[in-house]
Amino acid sequence: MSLYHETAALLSAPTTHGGSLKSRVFKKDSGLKSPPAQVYALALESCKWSAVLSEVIDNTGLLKAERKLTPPLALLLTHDLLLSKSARIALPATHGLSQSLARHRARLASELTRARLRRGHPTLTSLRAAVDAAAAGPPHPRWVRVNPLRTTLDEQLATTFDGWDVVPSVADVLDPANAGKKVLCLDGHVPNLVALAPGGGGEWIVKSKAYKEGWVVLQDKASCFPACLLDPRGEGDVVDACAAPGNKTTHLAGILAERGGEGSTVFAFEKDRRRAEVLEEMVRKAGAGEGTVVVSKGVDFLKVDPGERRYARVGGLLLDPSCSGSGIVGRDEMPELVLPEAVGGGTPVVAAATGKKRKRNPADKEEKRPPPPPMVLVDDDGDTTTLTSEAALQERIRSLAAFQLALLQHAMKFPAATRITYSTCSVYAGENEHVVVAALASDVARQRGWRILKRADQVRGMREWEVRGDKGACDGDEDVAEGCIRTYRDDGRGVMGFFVAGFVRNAEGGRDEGDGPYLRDERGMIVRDAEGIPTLKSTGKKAVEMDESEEDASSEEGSGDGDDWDGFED
Ligand SMILES: C[S@@+](CC[C@H](N)C(=O)[O-])C[C@H]1O[C@@H](n2cnc3c(N)ncnc32)[C@H](O)[C@@H]1O
Repeated sequence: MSLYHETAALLSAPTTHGGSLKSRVFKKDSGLKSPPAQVYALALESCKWSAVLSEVIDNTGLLKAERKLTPPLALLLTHDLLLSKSARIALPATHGLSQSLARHRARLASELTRARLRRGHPTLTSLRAAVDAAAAGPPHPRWVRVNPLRTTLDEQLATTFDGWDVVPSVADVLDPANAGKKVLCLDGHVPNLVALAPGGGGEWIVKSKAYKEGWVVLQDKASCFPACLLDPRGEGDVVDACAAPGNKTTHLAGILAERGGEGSTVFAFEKDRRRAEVLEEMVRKAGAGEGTVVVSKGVDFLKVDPGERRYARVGGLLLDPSCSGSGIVGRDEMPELVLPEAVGGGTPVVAAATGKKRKRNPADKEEKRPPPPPMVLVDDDGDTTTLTSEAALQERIRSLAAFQLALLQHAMKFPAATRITYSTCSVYAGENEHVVVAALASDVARQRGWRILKRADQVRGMREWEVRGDKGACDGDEDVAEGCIRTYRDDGRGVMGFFVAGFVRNAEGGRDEGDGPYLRDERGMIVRDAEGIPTLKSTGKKAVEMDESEEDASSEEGSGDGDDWDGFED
């Protein structure tokens, strides 16, 4: 079968089976004879152009004249003839398909010109840009986290981003006038985070030395929230329970390094051995030196004994478990496809990439039905689950939520823990607020005094993020809903769909009494003099001047039942 027949078959397959276009093409048993990369590029580009090309094909009457062509085949061949770099069909000129199109070349080209002018584009380049922009969806900045284990924000602004325009907000970064330009803004919620304009600069960073050397990490803003909310201050050890590929592990290690938490260890668990190798590589690249991050490869966090001696200093746990991945940007299943009309007339209709020939006929009841819900769930581990009904989707969410709740309850058992964050990149309340509410009501939470980390007690950036949890999904509890942080993709804030909530116990609000004897600035960093000597909270003087009795008193602050993580001060 030719490249065109194989690609046409792919676009004609039902959308409810097989996952995204990428997974359909690149899966091991795809059965493709043509190079998968070529099939993928042809399918994707043809889908992007399908609305324009269907109009062109219909107006030339190509399908009426060439009865052997099907609508998907006509679309793919016309794409290559008019829009590919070589402006030719990748078949010998004597091939039947080539000849079918060659007979109509002049007419197709002039119909493309008409379609372009109808859309108000003076050149094909301008139409291309519009088609690409429409396919990409609302613009999304490239988020770049500067890695304090390797460098500083100031250093990166002076080197990697030297000469870039610094604009005040994400809205400015996303301004179409800035697309492709070297424009950035410093984030106001997450320290060391920078948003780059999509296109040019955002693409360039992927190939930059800064990225290759681990000076910067490419991480969506929302995905930075859990480590920020956990807000480790170097008083004890930290667990990342579901760590691969390691964005949050390295973020935690970076925060600790900045705050003088050299004595703290990040215990990173990853159940999947293959993913754990990626985690190890990321940790190495980020410069989280040996001893700072301890990776437990192929270890199920649920099987880790919280009572084990080496976890006695664990004060905080970050839980970012597997979820439905429904909030991730760019996870759409199949691109939208508009097919030309099959012989028999009518106008093109919009469909998912089913490749089915459908007419816009008022009598056709199917036309009036809403499109089916996406039934292929690609979770954030990259696993695909095909769902055949809404009930199957609900069942999948229930099963993920049961695992997520078990993980949270397990984390609550660590003896010295006073702080936990729970996050997902799911948009479903079933994996988010409902899990939080169930965890708070659990026996372990009640016995050990776990509460929601209230908004007022959150670190400044997280407190100031205005999008909060759904009160209805929190059984009407305002404190819990306000404690939950949500992000939505495509709401203009330039982030993916995400959810995070924090849990604390002991001191009301958790931190004031629990962060050790030293004075800290608003970023949680210990205030030190020029010689690096910390300042005492109790006296406002240098720590070296502290006498024994003061030291004892301050290390007991807020220690309540002895489970707090103070006393582990560096
Ligand atoms: C959402 S991803 C974590 C992403 C990661 N936190 C980051 O920011 O790079 C979830 C990970 O948890 C792992 N996982 C799932 N269940 C686990 C368990 N019981 N114990 C440890 N790891 C688990 C999965 O293999 C997957 O790599």
